[in-house]
Amino acid sequence: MAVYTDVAADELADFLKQYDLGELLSYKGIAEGVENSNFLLHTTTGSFILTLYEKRVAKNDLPYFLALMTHLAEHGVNCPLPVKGRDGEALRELSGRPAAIITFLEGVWPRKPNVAHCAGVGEGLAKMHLAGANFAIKRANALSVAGWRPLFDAAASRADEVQPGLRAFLAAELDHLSSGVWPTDLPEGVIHADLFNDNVFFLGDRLSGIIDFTFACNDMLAYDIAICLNAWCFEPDHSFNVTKARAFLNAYGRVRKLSEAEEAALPLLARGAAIRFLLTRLVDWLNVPPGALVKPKDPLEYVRKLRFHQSVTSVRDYGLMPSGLLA
Ligand SMILES: Nc1ncnc2c1ncn2[C@@H]1O[C@H](COP(=O)(O)OP(=O)(O)O)[C@@H](O)[C@H]1O
Ligand SMILES: N[C@@H](CCOP(=O)(O)O)C(=O)O
Repeated sequence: MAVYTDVAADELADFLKQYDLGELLSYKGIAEGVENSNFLLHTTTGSFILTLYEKRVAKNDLPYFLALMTHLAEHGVNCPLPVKGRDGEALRELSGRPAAIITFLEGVWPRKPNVAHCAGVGEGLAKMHLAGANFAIKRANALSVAGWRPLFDAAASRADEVQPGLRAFLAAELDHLSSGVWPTDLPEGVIHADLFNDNVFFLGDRLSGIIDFTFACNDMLAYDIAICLNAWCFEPDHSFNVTKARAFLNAYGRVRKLSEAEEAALPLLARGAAIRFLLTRLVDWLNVPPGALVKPKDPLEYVRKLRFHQSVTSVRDYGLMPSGLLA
C-alpha cells in the first residue's frame, strides 16, 4: 500500500471544509502505487481521490500536472480532473505535503493485459499524444538520460546485493546510452512517461480512462511508446510477446503514424526506458522508508527487459516491418 504520510480523520474533515464536496463519510489509504500517498474519499457528494505528493515530485511541477489533466480532459482524454476549492485553488497542503483532490474514474486496471488491452492502450496513447499537442506549459523530463546517472550513483554501492554483477551491467549500459547515441531529433510533445497497466482503466476490453500524470513531461513521443512496450508486451515468464507489441503499435499507428526514424529508434528508446525504471526501482528497493506501507517493485524484471532490447537487431522483433507498420 502506498501510504507514506498518514492523514488523521479530523484533519481531513477540516481540509474538506475548503471544498464544496459535502461531509466526509469515510476514507482509506489505497493499496496500490508506489510514488505518492493516495486515499479514496467518500463524501456526501460522491467519491474522490486525495493525493499527497511525496519524494520524487517537485512542488514546482504540480501546477503542470494539474493543468495537463484539465487540458487533456478538455481535449477528449478521459482522465481525472483536479477539484478546486472554494478559493479556486486545486493545490494546497495537508499533513505537511502538497495535496490535491481529483475526480474518481470508473474502471479497472488489467491485472493480466491481453492483446485487446494492448491495442486499447496503443490507441489511447496516440490520442493522448495528439490531445497534448497544443498544451502550452512545458516540463522537461527529469528522468531522461541526464537523470539516470544520479540514480545509479545512489544505488551503485549496493546494486550487487540485489544481483551479483548488476553494478557493472548498469554502468556499461549507462555509458552506452550517454555516449551520444540517444536521439535528439525525433518528434516531441507531452508524454505520460509512466503508462503502466496500473495506470490505465478498462471497462471490459474498452479503455475507460488514464490516471497518474506524476511523471508527465515533454519528451520524444516514441519514448512513451517504448515505455509501453516494456510495461505491456512482456509475459510473466519475461518473454516478449510480439503479438501484443504488434497490436499495440498498429493501434497507435492508426491514430498517429510513426515516422521511419521513430521506428528505427525504438530498440534504443526501449533500452533507455528499461534502465530508467530499473534504476528507480533499484533505488526504491534499497531505500524503503521505515513504517511506509508500500510494496517496492522488482528491479530485476527490468534487467531481463533490458537484456531483451540489447539483443534486438531489427524492428521486426517488435512486430514491425522496417518500412512501416504491418496491416
Ligand atoms: N482518479 C482515480 N480514480 C480511481 N482510482 C484512482 C484514481 N487515481 C488513483 N486511483 C487508484 O489509486 C492507485 C494509485 O494511484 P497512482 O496515481 O498510480 O499512484 P502514485 O501516485 O503512487 O503514482 C491506482 O492504481 C488506482 O487504483
Ligand atoms: N510504474 C513504475 C512505478 C511508479 O508508478 P505507480 O503508478 O505504481 O506509482 C514502475 O513500475 O516501476
